[in-house]
Amino acid sequence: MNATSIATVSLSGDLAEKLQAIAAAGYDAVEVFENDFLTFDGSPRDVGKMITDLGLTICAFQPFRDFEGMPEPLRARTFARAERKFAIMNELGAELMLICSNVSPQSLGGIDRAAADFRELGALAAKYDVRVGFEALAWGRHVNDYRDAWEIVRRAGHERIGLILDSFHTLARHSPLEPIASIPGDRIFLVQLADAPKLDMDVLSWSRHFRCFPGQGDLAVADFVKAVEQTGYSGPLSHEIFNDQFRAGSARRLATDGMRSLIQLADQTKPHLPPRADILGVEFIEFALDEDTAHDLATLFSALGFRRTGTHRSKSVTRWSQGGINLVLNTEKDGFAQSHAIMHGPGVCAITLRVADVAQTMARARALKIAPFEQPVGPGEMEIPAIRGVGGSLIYFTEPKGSLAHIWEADFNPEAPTSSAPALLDSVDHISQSMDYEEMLSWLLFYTSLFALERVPQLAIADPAGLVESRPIVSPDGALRFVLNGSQATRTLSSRFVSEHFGSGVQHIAFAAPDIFAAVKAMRAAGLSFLDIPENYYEDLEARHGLDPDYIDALREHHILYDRDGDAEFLQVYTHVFAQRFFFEIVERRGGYVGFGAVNASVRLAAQAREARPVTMPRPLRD
Ligand SMILES: O=C(O)c1ccc(O)c(O)c1
Ligand SMILES: [Mg+2]
Repeated sequence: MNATSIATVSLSGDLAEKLQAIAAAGYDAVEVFENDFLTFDGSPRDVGKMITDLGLTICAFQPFRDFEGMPEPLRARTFARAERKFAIMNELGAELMLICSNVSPQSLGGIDRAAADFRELGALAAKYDVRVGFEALAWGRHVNDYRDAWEIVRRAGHERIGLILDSFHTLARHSPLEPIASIPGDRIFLVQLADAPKLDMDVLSWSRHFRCFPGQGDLAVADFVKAVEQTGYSGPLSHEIFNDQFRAGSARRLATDGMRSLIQLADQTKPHLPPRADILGVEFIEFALDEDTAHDLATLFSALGFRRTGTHRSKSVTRWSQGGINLVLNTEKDGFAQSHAIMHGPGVCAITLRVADVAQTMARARALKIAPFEQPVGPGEMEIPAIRGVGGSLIYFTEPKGSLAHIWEADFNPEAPTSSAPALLDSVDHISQSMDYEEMLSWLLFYTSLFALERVPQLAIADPAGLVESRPIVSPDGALRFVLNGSQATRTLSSRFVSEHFGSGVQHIAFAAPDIFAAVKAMRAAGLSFLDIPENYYEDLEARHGLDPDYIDALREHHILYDRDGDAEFLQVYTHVFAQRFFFEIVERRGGYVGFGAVNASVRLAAQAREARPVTMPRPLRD
């Protein structure tokens, strides 16, 4: 097992805060970024001591820029600068300097010139008992491919001079991975890891702003690590992440994400953990709220076609069902649900997922440093294993075998349904959660490292008050989909959800209807009304898709939004927002439609924004 490390540049805070977060997350080592050191008010010895006191080692001091290929007199000055840094490294207790390839317009090319510079630097490094690693930046002026950097290191022929590999520079340039395997492992002094989303932009800006932890982006980092393993390299694997969200986020959370990413990566290259859990379905969704609000929500459930099917044996908790959907209303006066309601207002406090093997899922969660949640259970009640999810909510697990297949019988007195009408809705199609924009990559990693969920490309959706980023993650067979939403604009629906309700959580739940027109009709007959959609939308729909005017009339009449992708069709309708907190969506997928009606999202957000604000008519300006 390689030692684990992270570059201080990856996290927010001052050097002390960064190091504490890194140690708390369980890393073995750090790369000290020179800027974090320069801006810190403490001597090199103090910094070195702070690092060792935290149980960490320094695996690199970096970056040293614009070294190789300089013409005189710059060359002499560059060597003098390097010597100064070697002296500081001695004080710090850093043994490896990272030199990234020269970007200076004054630098000269030529592999032998660069090799000669490094050979001479090797002799100087020996005087200070330090080593130097050379890394090809993807935008280096003369050296921008690891194969050239390796050729320079090889020709330098000095034991103090070695190679540094960085997954980002290698994968961003599509350099082949096979040649890595023929580099001797002991000539590689450090391996840096970063992922990134696929973006069509210049590689420098991409690297400086959009790197992320492996598993959060689209690069083949696991293949890169497999190639490195073939060399016999036994040094640290070190995260080096330049990312605007990371710089703004919580250092503790991000350091934990980093460890989770490394654990998942090790499992990808050499599987040893229980596999990612397949989500078989949603067992139930639990709402925590006070009694008055619960009464209103129960009325809404009834209008949506749900029937009360059980009451908890000992708690103030009821079960509502239809098709394969179970909702739970919890109005207990103490316990987890109550504290959730106090903290966040009425809303979803827990989601229960059916998985094939709960023990294995919990074991994988523990291995990934996902905290289990335990609370006292009443006598004779079932203990349902749980973990902490988004915004302090819970994710419980049930399974189709053993006692966890019988939670309803164990904890609930069944109630005979009052109606035998056929179900209007048959399953949970997706669950949409809003969160701080900075947290989106954290929860993406959380979900996709624990569950067999796949990422769908992120979309930017226009809310009247700004852009909302929306990231779906879906199970391959469509059994469940999550949508993570976050916005940097403070007044979008998504941001206000987070700021006005003290944190992230479920903003909406979409149910699948076998026949959306029949469902909406029955719900309206039961007194429910749906979000108003402007006439302009239906006009455009007609123009865009050439739909039959009668069909458009039916969509308009039922407030249904429409999308088409090839032969696949999607129909969706929204309830009004409940208690200013959450809402429901009803969808019908036809012909294998896989999206979420993204083209309709801004229409929906504008309609919700209109409903959320008192109507004001424009007034003439006065002079
Ligand atoms: O963006 C940079 O300059 C930079 C510096 C040091 C590195 O190791 C790196 O990968 C990039
Ligand atoms: Mg690097």
